[in-house]
Amino acid sequence: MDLHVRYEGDDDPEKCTARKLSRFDLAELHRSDRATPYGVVLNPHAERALSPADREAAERALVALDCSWESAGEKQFTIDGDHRALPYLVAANPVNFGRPMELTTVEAFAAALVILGENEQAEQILAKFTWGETFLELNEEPLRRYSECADSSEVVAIQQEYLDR
Ligand SMILES: C[S@@+](CC[C@H](N)C(=O)[O-])C[C@H]1O[C@@H](n2cnc3c(N)ncnc32)[C@H](O)[C@@H]1O
Repeated sequence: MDLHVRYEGDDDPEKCTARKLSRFDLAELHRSDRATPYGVVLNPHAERALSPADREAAERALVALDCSWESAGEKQFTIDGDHRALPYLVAANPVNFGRPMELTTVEAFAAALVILGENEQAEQILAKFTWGETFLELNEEPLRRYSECADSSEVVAIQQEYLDR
């Protein structure tokens, strides 16, 4: 699956996971919305949760917006595409370890890839980060269950179980 990043460039370039993926040719960076291909956009503010039903659309492109969390408000997500939020998962990166929902770009891509059935590619991109494997370990059960859902409403029902715990 082709990974594309609308790259804002307002975060620490040394820690930016999207830049690292691009250095290894694992994702392509785009400096404007117009240059970013149409596809499934990973957007934490989206109304609909990502599910295996989005696979066909994501085959065109899987897109993330790499910017700082301070500037990642709803209005920032102006990219054209099918916007989807990831369901409940926890971060493994050192900045937000253990916190739900605020994932780095590589974690968001990896989660989406597992939900869409592309486990090998998820492992491949996470392998570039020392904490990458931990992300899959921490989220093994929810990711497996989300990937077995038929659609977004099933994903949301499973997410509710984790939120109620
Ligand atoms: C705000 S940026 C921060 C990136 C960070 N600077 C880095 O180096 O990875 C993270 C991006 O990953 C995606 N993302 C993260 N958490 C998400 C979630 N819960 N649902 C959907 N997309 C998410 C979004 O595209 C979001 O803009």
